[in-house]
Amino acid sequence: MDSVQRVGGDAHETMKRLFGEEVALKYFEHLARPPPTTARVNTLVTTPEQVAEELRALVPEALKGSVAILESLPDVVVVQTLGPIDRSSSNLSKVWVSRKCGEAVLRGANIFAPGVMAAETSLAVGIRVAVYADITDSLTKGSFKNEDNHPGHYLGNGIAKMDRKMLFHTERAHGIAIVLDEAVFVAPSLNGIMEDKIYLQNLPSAVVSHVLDPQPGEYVLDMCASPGGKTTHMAILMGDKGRLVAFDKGYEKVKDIERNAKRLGLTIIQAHRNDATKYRKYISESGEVTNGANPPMFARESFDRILVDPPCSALGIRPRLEFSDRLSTDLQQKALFQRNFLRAAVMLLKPGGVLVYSTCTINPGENESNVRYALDEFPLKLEKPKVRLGEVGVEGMGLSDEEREMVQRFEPWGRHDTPGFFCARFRKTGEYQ
Ligand SMILES: C[S@@+](CC[C@H](N)C(=O)[O-])C[C@H]1O[C@@H](n2cnc3c(N)ncnc32)[C@H](O)[C@@H]1O
Repeated sequence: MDSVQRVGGDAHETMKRLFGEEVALKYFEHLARPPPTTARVNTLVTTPEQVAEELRALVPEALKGSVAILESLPDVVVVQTLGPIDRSSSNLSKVWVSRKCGEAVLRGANIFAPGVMAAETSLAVGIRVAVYADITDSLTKGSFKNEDNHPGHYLGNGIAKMDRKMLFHTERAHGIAIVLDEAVFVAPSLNGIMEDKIYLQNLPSAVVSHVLDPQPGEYVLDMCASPGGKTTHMAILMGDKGRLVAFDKGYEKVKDIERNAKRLGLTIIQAHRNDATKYRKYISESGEVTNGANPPMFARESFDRILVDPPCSALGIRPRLEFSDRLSTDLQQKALFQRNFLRAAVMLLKPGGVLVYSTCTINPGENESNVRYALDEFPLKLEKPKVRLGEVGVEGMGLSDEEREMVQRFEPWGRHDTPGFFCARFRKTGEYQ
């Protein structure tokens, strides 16, 4: 179809140059495909069996048989995604939704009025339409697109519930705009359901807290915590006993952590707005002084376990319908920036404590290379994780074969059909001043 644009645009060439043709091809083949939906269970209030049963009752008929507890990670319930299903969009009136809306639709969301950007003049209530995501993010709300040549990513066909007037000339139009009954990918829409019982989390992210393995009663830090996916998981693994400190940079980000902790009924999480890289501002030489301090102060070498899940190039995220053309400079900058979090973590971690480093990218510079950096720079050694679902680390980035086997790497084309991800577990072997 001539109006379908290849997701990634010019970034194909950059990816080839950076990672080689084979990786670039596999990468873009999987980028716009949604992985299976995974729900992590709040085992403090329910069981995976109960969640699986409730989900079977909620998901579309075609997906019921695929709901299962993951054998390799028993606090995760998985619902498979069907697709791509061959649909024909010929002769249908076209509608364009925003790129973000398109990505949500690939994960099973409905199409609501605010997400619709443009539609042909033929749009009327009740007609069948073909829906495209505007991967260029260039359409202005309410545009007419009769020329049939605006590039888009095809999402499927559906029935229009609103016309142009209802969509574009009604202040704050809301509600379902199109029922996508012939989606290219069929995924369950689980947002907002079973709120106290599940947290929607990609499979590799649900592995991370098991790798950290925090114990009840311990003193644990999550340095880049918002919206709190891994923090809430840690609190659950700790039986909601102990102290769990969570940092993030923005005010709203901290509110998100608090909201998620509250909805899951967790009480041990103390979230702070804090730039984790500026450790001189929040590490107290005289001991811990958190009460009333702004920013709060923490004692050097005091935490039993620390997670560093820093901002990264996010090359692992899927489905994804856009790509930054600043890719190559971003990759280098991110890798260097992440080292600041590692340094701060080593200063805060007890000798003998556990540090886990994770990213949602496939970029070896932010993954294996930063592990090498950490091993060379700090008193740290790699450890075999208790839970291992990923593959070994890549060659040629400074890790020995034995070290590559201790880290885990998830690739979007890997056997678990997950987003791309990386995770390594270290033990601190001595003091660090
Ligand atoms: C990969 S996300 C964390 C996801 C989170 N761990 C989870 O599982 O829900 C990275 C986070 O780092 C935060 N961040 C960025 N710079 C930071 C800084 N200097 N200090 C603390 N947090 C920072 C971002 O706001 C973002 O929420």
